Amino acid sequence: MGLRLSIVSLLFIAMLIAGCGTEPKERVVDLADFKSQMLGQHSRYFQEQGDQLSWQQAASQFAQSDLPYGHSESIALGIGTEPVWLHFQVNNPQATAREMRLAVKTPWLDIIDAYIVADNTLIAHINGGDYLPFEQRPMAHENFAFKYQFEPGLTDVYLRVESLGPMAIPLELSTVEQAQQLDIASAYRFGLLYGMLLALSLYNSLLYLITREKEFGLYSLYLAGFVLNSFSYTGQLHEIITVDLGVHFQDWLDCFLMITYSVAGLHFARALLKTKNYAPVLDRVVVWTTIAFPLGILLGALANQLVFSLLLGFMLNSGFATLFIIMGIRARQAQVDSANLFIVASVTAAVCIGISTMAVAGIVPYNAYTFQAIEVGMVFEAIMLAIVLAKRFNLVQQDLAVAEKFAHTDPLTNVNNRRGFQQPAEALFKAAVDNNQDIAVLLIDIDHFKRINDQYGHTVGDEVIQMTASCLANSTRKTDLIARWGGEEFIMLLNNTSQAEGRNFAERIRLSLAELRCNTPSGAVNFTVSIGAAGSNQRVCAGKKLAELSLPELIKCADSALYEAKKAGRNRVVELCGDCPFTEASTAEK
Ligand SMILES: Nc1nc2c(ncn2[C@@H]2O[C@H](COP(=O)(O)OP(=O)(O)OP(=O)(O)O)[C@@H](O)[C@H]2O)c(=O)[nH]1
Repeated sequence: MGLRLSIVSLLFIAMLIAGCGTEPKERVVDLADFKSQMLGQHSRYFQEQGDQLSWQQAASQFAQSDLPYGHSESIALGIGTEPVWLHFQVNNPQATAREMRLAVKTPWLDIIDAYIVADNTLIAHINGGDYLPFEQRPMAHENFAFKYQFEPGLTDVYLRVESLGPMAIPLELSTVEQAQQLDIASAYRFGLLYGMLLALSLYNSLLYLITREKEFGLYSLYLAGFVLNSFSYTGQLHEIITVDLGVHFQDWLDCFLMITYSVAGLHFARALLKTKNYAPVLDRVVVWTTIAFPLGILLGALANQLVFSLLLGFMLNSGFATLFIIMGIRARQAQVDSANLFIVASVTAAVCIGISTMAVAGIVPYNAYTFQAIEVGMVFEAIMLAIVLAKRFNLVQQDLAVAEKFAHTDPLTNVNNRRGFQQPAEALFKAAVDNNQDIAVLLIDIDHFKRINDQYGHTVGDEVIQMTASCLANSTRKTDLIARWGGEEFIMLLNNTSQAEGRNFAERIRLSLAELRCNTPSGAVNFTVSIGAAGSNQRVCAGKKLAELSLPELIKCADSALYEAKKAGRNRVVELCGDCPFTEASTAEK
């Protein structure tokens, strides 16, 4: 299983690398036969130094110097960078204007200015970015996007992007129809990935409410935190929470949501793998990581140092992925169940998170695959961890079933113990009263058992107890109940049986037990039992109607009868008679 999953992970990573594009032959974007294109490799760029430039100053800088083109689908320069200017050209070879949509496919960029220029004349200036309230943006879209009619011939587009967050600028130019199709496809993809994560989160929160097992609660928080973080940084959350809470509110929201899921995830892993039991130092490192980083980020927030806090956030996220793997390896060494599955899940997720983080930071090429790697990785991990949780739950259930069995069964004889007897006996007694039937109780005690122990040893004593239990169990009907009442004492509850029938039955088992021989090195050992019998005749017992009597009272009567049997010399059945004088039913001598 582990190997197969590793192969799938490797294939997925290979797919991501294959997704990184090659250089285009033509840098000018040609609208002939055009549907949609990412413009990273069609755009030149530079970072603004000093005062803010006008579009003309930027245009002359592009004209004068040999500035580089982007080397992947998106220009990505990391966090805390200066404002960036981009320039690309669009050629419309047709005789009529064509309407296109330009979109920047990340929502967190603060201020974006697009200048459309033809023949060195500014035709349009479109302004947007997440500093603008949603309704003031150029078009109702989660990202900066606008439609524009490109006239025949060459058009220059200049873009100025300013952001404190990660400077990744995935520009996409599409025909309006293609843009709609891309939006629909993206909505389906989004719905599928996040639907799965949300469903798992919801399901596990319900499991937590029912079972109160904290693993389920933390797992649910972990998934919900991830979904909220993604909703925030892909822009969905920004549509719900508008930006009028302040210019950098979205950036800070991204930053805090980013660490929420790391913190919940680490505590989930601690609880799931029970790290504290075998790796206390690692456990403390994890706990302190989840305290120190959020505190640092909070201090950054108080001092309004977004770049500092974002850096801490990125560090915690990469540290979180690494800690997950280390915890998995330690769990494997400590032979924790499902540690292998946990490692496969966390390694795959870590690789995917790393790819997305590096794509945004500009370290690996930014494209649709590298940008969305984190989501695919998370869904994969979420499914794997759900399997681990289900397996864990199953094991707990099995343990509970075993514990339940031992709580009710005597391990020496395999018959009920007192606890196992109590509840079904009460039910049987109540049924007898309700159905107007007689019921009888026998208490059976091995005679001079101490002597057997003393003379032959406890092992022989145990064997005698076991022989007695199997003989009693073999003599009863399915509807009767038998239990080990104490050391060498047994109880039987005989369903639909009068005291007289019970007494006869007791006599039969007394004789059968007396026939048994327990083989020991010093010869065969035989033993006898005394039995106290109590029950109802015609639904009347000890002068009372059965309905007015309780089971403990009936057992007490049998116990008194047993006492009488012992007093009268043992190896006999004594039955309850009248209001509680006792009648000896039989003795060995008879
Ligand atoms: N081998 C063995 N001995 C047990 C077990 N449970 C209780 N005993 C012993 O059973 C003995 C019971 O002794 P007593 O209560 O004096 O009863 P007795 O010797 O059978 O005498 P009477 O009941 O009066 O005939 C004690 O010595 C206990 O230690 C057990 O599971 N295995």
